[in-house]
Amino acid sequence: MRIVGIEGTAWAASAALYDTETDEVHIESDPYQPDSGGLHPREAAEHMGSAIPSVVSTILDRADETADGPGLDVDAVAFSQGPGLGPCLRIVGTAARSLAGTLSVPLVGVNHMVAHLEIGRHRSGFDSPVCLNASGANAHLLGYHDGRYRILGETMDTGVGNAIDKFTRHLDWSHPGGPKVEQRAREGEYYDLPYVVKGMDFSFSGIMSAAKDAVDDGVPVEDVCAGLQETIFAMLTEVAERALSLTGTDELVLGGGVGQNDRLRAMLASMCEQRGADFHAPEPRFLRDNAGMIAVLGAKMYAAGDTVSIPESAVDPDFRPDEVPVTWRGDAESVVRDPAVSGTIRGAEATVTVDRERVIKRRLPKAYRHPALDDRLRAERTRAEARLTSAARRVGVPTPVVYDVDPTEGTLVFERVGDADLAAALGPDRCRAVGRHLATIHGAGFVHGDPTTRNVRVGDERTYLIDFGLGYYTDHVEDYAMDLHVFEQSVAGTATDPAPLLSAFESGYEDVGDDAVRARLRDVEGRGRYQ
Ligand SMILES: C[C@@H](O)[C@H](NC(=O)OP(=O)(O)OC[C@H]1O[C@@H](n2cnc3c(N)ncnc32)[C@H](O)[C@@H]1O)C(=O)O
Ligand SMILES: Nc1ncnc2c1ncn2[C@@H]1O[C@H](COP(=O)(O)OP(=O)(O)OP(=O)(O)O)[C@@H](O)[C@H]1O
Ligand SMILES: [Fe+2]
Repeated sequence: MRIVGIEGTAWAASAALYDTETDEVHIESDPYQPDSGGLHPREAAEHMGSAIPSVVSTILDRADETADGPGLDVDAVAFSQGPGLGPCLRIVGTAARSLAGTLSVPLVGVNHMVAHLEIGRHRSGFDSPVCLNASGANAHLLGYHDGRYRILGETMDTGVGNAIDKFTRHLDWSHPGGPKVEQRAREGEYYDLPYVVKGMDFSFSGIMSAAKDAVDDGVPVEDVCAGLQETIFAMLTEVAERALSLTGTDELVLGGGVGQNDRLRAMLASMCEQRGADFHAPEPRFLRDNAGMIAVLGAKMYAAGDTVSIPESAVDPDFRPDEVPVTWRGDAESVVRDPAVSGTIRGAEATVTVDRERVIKRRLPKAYRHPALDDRLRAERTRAEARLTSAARRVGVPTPVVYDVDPTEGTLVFERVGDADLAAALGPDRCRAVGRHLATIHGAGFVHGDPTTRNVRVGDERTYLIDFGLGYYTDHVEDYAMDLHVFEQSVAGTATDPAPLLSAFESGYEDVGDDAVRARLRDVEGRGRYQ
């Protein structure tokens, strides 16, 4: 089978020919390079208008030269249906419809973000990996479960590449900024910047303002670049590890243009090596926006009969990857695995040794993190965990007794609680209890910071909260809402029928907590993330 792919969501006017027999992907791209500033949607669309026809024509010549028999020997035309810049998408959509019409072949509408992840799965041969998409306009973790890609974690503000590009615009560097920051960082010394991870979500706005301020205050720009990369990529690596730990899988793939960064790839490889997981990063030509990934996913969709009629083929600038019905994978496949049960549990952050009555938790150094950042995070989190585990007990939320704490070594000793993680024993009553517990600690002025189903222990009559290492005192409704969001995302990402669990959880929160928090939660969920 041979598929033509067309990509043009933002900057890359690209066409490709994919042959399923040989697995060969031929890509022809023409990038749009703004004269100054960032991407201008109108200029980008003008670029697409002239560049798409020419890259498509080059690919059709190639199809002609390599055709088996008469005609172009093309079975379908796949195109990026979204997300992306509306004016660009519309040009690509029109080009794809007209090409499919001319060739009299079906049209396949591909979600660009799912293509970024499927190319990694395809090239690696992994079954059901977690995928970290690190692109310009996005940054999220995806895992397949029950017919859809679930978002396990994502940026709460801008995409990772856009965050870096905004920093370089402040320095008047030309677009794109990512490669320039990578180069300057090589000459710099690590500089401390804010680190923001909430469960498997993260945000870049605080770190970006701090980085700009640092440059304005005279900190050498190469040091800020080094600090920026160390911090942002450590955050992405940490959330990727959290997703591996939550799902129990041991396969990670990388997607997106920022994935071309050597330091990010090295950190992810090191994290996976340290925890015994397999890691795959596709070649750079498949990481940055390209039509090859559109053609490869297009072929899988076409083989599954997943084509679109012309009236259904409208583009969608906000097309989320979790909206895509995944027709090309089996319903029984899943990213969720049963975690190995043994005396020592490897969480995302720590190694936990459980005996009959006690649990010893060790935050061992992470080889992927800069030592200064690693020391700081391990000590801060160990201290916060001891303090907030006890503070929660004092306000009546079941938590383990803290027997001992050593922040320098990153070690804690706890009472052993519960018989299972909530992840392995989900039920509405337990979710309701978690809702009440979170409302109670919020009432006491602090957040948990990472309330996933793996950080709740259940057993006898009680539901315990554990792992307060990311918690902190705050009176912001937004921070409380994020706790709810993290819990709901961990349920929605792994449960087959999340709706009754989520409504029980929210009704538990409502029993004790403030209504403004649930209202803000809706706001957090509805926020457009593609900036
Ligand atoms: C929706 C779609 O249009 C969008 N595409 C996109 O963002 O292009 P992509 O090729 O995946 O990523 C471009 C980003 O990748 C960054 N980038 C490129 N090389 C880099 C490097 N060596 N280090 C860090 N960032 C790099 C650029 O600075 C830019 O922000 C997306 O996938 O989110
Ligand atoms: N006090 C405890 N009693 C019983 N089991 C525990 C206790 N503390 C931890 N565990 C077990 O160890 C696992 C990992 O612990 P914890 O969540 O504290 O580590 P972590 O590395 O921070 O994990 P993650 O970051 O992935 O949530 C828990 O999911 C739970 O199964
Ligand atoms: Fe992209």
